[in-house]
Amino acid sequence: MAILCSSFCPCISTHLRGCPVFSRSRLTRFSVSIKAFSSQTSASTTKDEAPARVGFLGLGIMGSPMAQNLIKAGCDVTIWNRTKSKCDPLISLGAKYKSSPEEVAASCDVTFAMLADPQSAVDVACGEHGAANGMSPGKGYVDVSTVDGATSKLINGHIKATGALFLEAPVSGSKKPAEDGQLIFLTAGDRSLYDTAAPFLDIMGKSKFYLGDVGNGAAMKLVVNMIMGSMMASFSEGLVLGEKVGLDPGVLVEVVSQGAISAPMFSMKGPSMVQSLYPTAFPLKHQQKDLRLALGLAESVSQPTPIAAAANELYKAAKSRGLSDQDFSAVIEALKVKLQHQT
Ligand SMILES: NC(=O)C1=CN([C@@H]2O[C@H](COP(=O)(O)OP(=O)(O)OC[C@H]3O[C@@H](n4cnc5c(N)ncnc54)[C@H](OP(=O)(O)O)[C@@H]3O)[C@@H](O)[C@H]2O)C=CC1
Ligand SMILES: O=CCCC(=O)O
Repeated sequence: MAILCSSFCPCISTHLRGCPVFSRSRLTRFSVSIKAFSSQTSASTTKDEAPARVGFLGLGIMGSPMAQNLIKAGCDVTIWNRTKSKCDPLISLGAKYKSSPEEVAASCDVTFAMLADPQSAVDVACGEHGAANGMSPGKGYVDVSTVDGATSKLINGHIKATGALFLEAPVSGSKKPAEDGQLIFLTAGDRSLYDTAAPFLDIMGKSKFYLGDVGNGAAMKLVVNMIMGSMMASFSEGLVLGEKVGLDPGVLVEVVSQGAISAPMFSMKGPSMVQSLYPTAFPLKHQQKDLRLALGLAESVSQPTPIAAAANELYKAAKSRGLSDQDFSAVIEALKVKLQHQT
């Protein structure tokens, strides 16, 4: 598996109005390297080179700030979202709007998609008026949604059949890193599209990994989120048990944050969890989706994952308690309910 990590390039981060470093003629020449991009300056852009046109489909918690960062960097951005009203703030910032994924893809050089789950990613890419209908040779489709490898390969097939290029690029990092342009991209697919899309990934993220064939990015993302979901379930158990035996949960969070098991996630989410507050950054329904997909991945290679399987049951219980749209840290509520039944 080929792995490449390229960290944030200050040259690329220079947010120049009109994005002169990302010219359309360069985008359609899919052999451009990261080095070539990063060494270009606005002075090297000739008059006949129009700015690259970037599409963005799916403007939820993650897609909106990601697209916003592209607009603020001066890119020529065209957007679409199923619920049109979510486009309005970005249109105010200068984005163009098209009424279908197909129209966005037809009018853009590179189109990004940030959809909820496998079904919506397939619908938007391959459905009626989906992006694939607007793709053609010289264009690229970058799916940054979290899906399983089979879904990613299905979308890859539809996009490649048009002569366009495909890259899967799910992200690590949540709402705040998306707002701050600090995401981590886990990419796989057409290497030349990776090179072409790199300047845009560098606007939205702090690092990027190229992992080889389509499916490897999805697998990396699912393994990472499987670990995360289990960690949050375990942390929740500790908080609930600690409180039940009379420990101050605030002190417990502090002790955890100073020791070997400290993690930014515990320090960031712990204080609000102690107050039973779950402001949504990563919706619980998406964490359960990722555990479900990770368990499918494990099943496909007969790998036992008993801890993730137990965690998944807890997230399912939380969903059935109406917590789907709360932050995934609300999984702790499923444990509180269980304890009440036991006493
Ligand atoms: N939130 C987070 O911290 C992170 C999330 N992710 C992943 O990124 C993806 C997006 O997450 P997030 O932004 O949080 O999710 P949201 O639920 O906020 O947004 C989901 C997006 O998908 C769209 N959508 C849902 N169903 C359909 C459909 N059937 N057809 C067309 N569009 C649809 C929604 O449109 P509409 O507005 O109309 O509902 C919305 O634009 C998910 O795969 C998630 O797992 C990855 C890293 C972090
Ligand atoms: O998929 C969501 C990941 C959230 C995070 O990495 O903080």
